Amino acid sequence: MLPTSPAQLRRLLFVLNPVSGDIDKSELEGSITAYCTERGRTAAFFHTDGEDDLAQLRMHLHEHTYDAVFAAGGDGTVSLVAEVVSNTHLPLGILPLGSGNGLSKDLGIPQDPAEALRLTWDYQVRTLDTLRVGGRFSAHLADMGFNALIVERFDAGDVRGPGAYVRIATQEYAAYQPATYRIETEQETWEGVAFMLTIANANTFGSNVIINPDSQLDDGKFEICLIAPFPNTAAPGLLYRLYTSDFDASDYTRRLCCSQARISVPGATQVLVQIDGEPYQLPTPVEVEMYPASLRVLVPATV
Ligand SMILES: Nc1ncnc2c1ncn2[C@@H]1O[C@H](COP(=O)(O)OP(=O)(O)OP(=O)(O)O)[C@@H](O)[C@H]1O
Repeated sequence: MLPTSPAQLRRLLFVLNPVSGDIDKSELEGSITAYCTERGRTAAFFHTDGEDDLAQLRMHLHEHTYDAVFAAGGDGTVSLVAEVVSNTHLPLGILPLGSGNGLSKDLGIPQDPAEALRLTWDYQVRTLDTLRVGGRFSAHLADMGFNALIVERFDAGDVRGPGAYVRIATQEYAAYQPATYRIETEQETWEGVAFMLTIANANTFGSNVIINPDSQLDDGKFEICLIAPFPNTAAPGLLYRLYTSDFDASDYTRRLCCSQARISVPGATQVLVQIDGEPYQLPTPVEVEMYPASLRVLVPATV
C-alpha cells in the first residue's frame, strides 16, 4: 500500500450507472455534489448508457482532466472504469451501487455509498493486478460453466437484483450439463469435467461466495478455482464451505495458481465466459494473461 496525500484529489469524475442494482439514484448527483463542494472538491458526472460506454468514457477522459474517477454502480461499472483508467496515473474509486459489488467487498470499501464517499478525501492508493481473459479486461472474477450460464440468463432477463439470480440458478440447476475443460498453465496441465471454473484475481463474488480465499489482488498471480460435478447431497456442504472461506476443504474443489493460462473446451470452438459480471461467447482456446500492478484503486485509509 502506498499512502497518498488526500490534497491531491480535487477534480473528481463519477461514472454513474442509472440502472445498476435496481437502486433509485435520482438524488445521488445532488448529494455527491454537495458532499464534494463542502470539502473543496469538484464533482462531474458521466452517465453510462449501456451501449458504447468504454469508447465514450475514454473520449471524455481524453477531453477533460480529473484526479480520480469513481464508479457509481455495480461490478460491471467498476470493471468499465477500471479498464479505462488501468495503466494510467488516474486512481479508481468505488461507490458500491450494484446488485453485488464484489470488488468493493474484497477491498474493504464501505457498502453504504454515503460512507464510501469518504474515499474522496480520506484514502490510500492500492495498486492491483488485472487480467485479460480472451483479450477482455477483468479486474475481479471471470468464470466458465454454471455461473456463466446464470449470468447470461440474468443479463437477458428484465429483472435485476439478487432474487432474480437465485431464481434463475434454481431453474437451471437440474438440467445443467457440465463440460470438459483443458487448462494449461506455466506450472501444470489439468483436464477434466468441471461444474464451473473461476479465473480469480480477487476473492469474493458479489453474492458473498468466497471462491478464492486468502489470495491477493497484487501478488502477480491468479487462481483457477475448479468445482467438480457433485451429487445433490453434497450441495449444502459445498455451499457452506463457499460461504465460510473454506474452498479447499471440499472433496469437489481444487485451485491452480499461475500467472498465465490457456483454457480450451475439447470439441468446442466457443465457450460462454462471465467476466466481471458480463457474459461473452469467446473463441477457444481462451488465453488468460496477467498485468501486474496495472490499476490504482482508492481504498479506506485504515483497512
Ligand atoms: N443506461 C443504461 N441502461 C441500460 N443498461 C445499462 C445502462 N448503463 C449501463 N448499463 C448496463 O449495466 C450493466 C452493468 O451493471 P453493473 O454491473 O454496474 O450493475 P449490477 O449488474 O446491478 O450490479 P453487480 O454487477 O454488482 O451485480 C452493463 O451490462 C451495462 O451495459
